[in-house]
Amino acid sequence: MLLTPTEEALTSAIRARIGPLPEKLGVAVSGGSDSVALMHVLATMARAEDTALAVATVDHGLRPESRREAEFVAQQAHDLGLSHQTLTWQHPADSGNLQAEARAARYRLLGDWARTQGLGAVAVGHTADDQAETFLMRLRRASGVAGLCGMPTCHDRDGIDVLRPMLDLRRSDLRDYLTARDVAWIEDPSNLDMKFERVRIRDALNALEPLGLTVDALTSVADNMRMANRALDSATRTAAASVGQIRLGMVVLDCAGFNRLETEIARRLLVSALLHINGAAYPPRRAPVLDALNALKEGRGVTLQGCQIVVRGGAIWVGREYASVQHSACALLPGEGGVATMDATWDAAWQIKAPAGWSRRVEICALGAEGLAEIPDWRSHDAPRALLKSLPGVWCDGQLIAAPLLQERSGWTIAAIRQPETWALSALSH
Ligand SMILES: Nc1ncnc2c1ncn2[C@@H]1O[C@H](COP(=O)(O)OP(=O)(O)OP(=O)(O)O)[C@@H](O)[C@H]1O
Repeated sequence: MLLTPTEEALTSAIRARIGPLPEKLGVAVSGGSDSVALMHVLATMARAEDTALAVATVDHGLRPESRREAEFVAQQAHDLGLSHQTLTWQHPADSGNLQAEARAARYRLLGDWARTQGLGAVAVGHTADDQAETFLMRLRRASGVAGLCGMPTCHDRDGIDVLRPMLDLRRSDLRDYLTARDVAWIEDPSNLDMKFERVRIRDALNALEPLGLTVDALTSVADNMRMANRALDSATRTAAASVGQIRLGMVVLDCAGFNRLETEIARRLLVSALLHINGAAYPPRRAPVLDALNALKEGRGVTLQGCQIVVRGGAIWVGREYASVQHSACALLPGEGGVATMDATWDAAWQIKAPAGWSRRVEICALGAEGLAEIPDWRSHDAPRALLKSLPGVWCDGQLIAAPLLQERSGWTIAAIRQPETWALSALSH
């Protein structure tokens, strides 16, 4: 046991994790012992700190008792003088991953609720036991350092802070606390259903405790991992600043510097480049990223998580994947930073700014060496005109527009502005 189950002990463990309560706080209460205990302790703390505390229960509608359970929580919240709302989920037909979908829907509903109520954060009732179980589940999936950190105390989920104030507390302590106060809770039958991984892991954890693989031991490893993860994150940021830059909506990594990085830092840097470009919520798995690193070292391009990564002109270019434009000499990029797939060198770039009414910047980038040779005078101010004529087309807002047509339509005059490394074409309308 980490603490004795007095309210003071629980309060100080919570305060040590999250500090003072925000002005308006939500608490997600399923009716299980952990979140019921959290609601009771937070109610006392909120009174002392003048915090407005609101309670929500998500009715997933997956078990016949779920409505009654939400009413049970509502009654307890009412007795504590707290507002309560039941959020219902219209669940889809079972896709085989209903548990994961229910969890995602729960956070979405809680986020929407928090936003409409103007809450600064939503607290959930995860305990040290949950943390140890999560650690073992990630261990089973051979996770890396980031995965073995377990759940953070605070993280942003769709713009709402999710707080886990009870990660230092044991489930048994919380149950003792509730029992001592004669407060009831609901035993969810699915917490005993061995078809769920978490339940099997919980069972295994009970068997491991006598061998010294205790909740305390596992959560301290997770804490150590969190420290190591922070150090790796910081090293990755330093590496990004020294070998990376954003150019033409793409992430560009200097090959020489990138190849000198430790594999784990290079992996993290590539993952953060991918996430920057594709905006995905989750990183790709380790194995394909490590394969991509090997390919890039050999100068081969790869496609990963909707991004195209190419090695050109001593740099690794990470951009969105677009259908290839069939032209031997040039590559066209939409404003958001796509990479065309033809063979091109990436040491020259042109930009066209769209006139009013065009929602995005159009960019044309990277004439291949052969292409440049085809336009004899490409460094002169006339070259852009010749270039535009030679292009097969320009992408804008997902539409391929033939270059001559583009000129005709807009009546642009093209002015070339020389920059140290790139050429920019400003399309001056009319
Ligand atoms: N249906 C729900 N409605 C509101 N909050 C929920 C719901 N299910 C889970 N939560 C929140 O997420 C936390 C962790 O979820 P988990 O599934 O581990 O909890 P539980 O076993 O249902 O209940 P508890 O953690 O309260 O004992 C809960 O402590 C609670 O704060």
